[in-house]
Amino acid sequence: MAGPVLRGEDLTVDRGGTRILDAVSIAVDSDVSLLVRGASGAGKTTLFNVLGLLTTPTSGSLYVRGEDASELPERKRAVVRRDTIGFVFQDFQLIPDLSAWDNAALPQDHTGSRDEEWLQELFDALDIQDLAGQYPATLSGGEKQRVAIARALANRPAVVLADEPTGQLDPNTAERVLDLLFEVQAQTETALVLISHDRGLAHRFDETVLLRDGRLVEDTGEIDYSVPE
Ligand SMILES: Nc1ncnc2c1ncn2[C@@H]1O[C@H](COP(=O)(O)OP(=O)(O)OP(=O)(O)O)[C@@H](O)[C@H]1O
Repeated sequence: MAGPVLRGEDLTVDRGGTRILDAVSIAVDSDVSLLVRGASGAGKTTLFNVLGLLTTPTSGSLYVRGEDASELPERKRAVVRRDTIGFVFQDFQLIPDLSAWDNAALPQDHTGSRDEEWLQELFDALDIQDLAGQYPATLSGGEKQRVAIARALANRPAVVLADEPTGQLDPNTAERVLDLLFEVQAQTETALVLISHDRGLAHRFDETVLLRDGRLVEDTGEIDYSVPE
């Protein structure tokens, strides 16, 4: 694919008189894995919401596969979101009364047709094939996040946005979930943008950027400004 899947230009978000995101320009190329790291309060979730078309920036432009999505009405934004972006959240956000399979199929249901073969491939790749019929309450955190990753990839998005996807998992489970996320990302040739405060993840990504006080600054990897958890 020519050009970046997502490109933000001077993305700025003001809330309650405070500048939360300050002229952030960022490009996400197809197939690339990008870590956006930053301390608590740096604006990571705000940037995630803007890149995911969940929040409209106060100013600046967002291009999705070269098309300006900044001014689209909500209905059209929802379609671009559904067809282009897969989401993974720290708290999984699975629907309790749907099975793992039906949770993962939700984005497909929104398009009106299911691709069960693709879902099966994802469940196999994520090693959750035996959990398809189970409900979220019966799954461990790592299992829930793998179902959420399957859901994120259900519509073969151009990019997966993940906000602290391992934040609720113990270190071993977190490592396994990340391994699987990278594996399916490579298999499906999807760009991945992962947002985290965790400096230790940087070596796993093609690119890393650092968000500090709402601004993107050069990530030398050396400055330890992060707030201990
Ligand atoms: N609606 C709002 N009104 C006022 N301030 C806000 C609003 N939303 C976010 N903020 C502030 O903007 C800053 C950035 O918030 P954001 O949630 O993007 O940070 P973050 O880097 O994701 O932090 P964390 O890692 O703690 O989740 C924070 O100081 C937050 O309190």
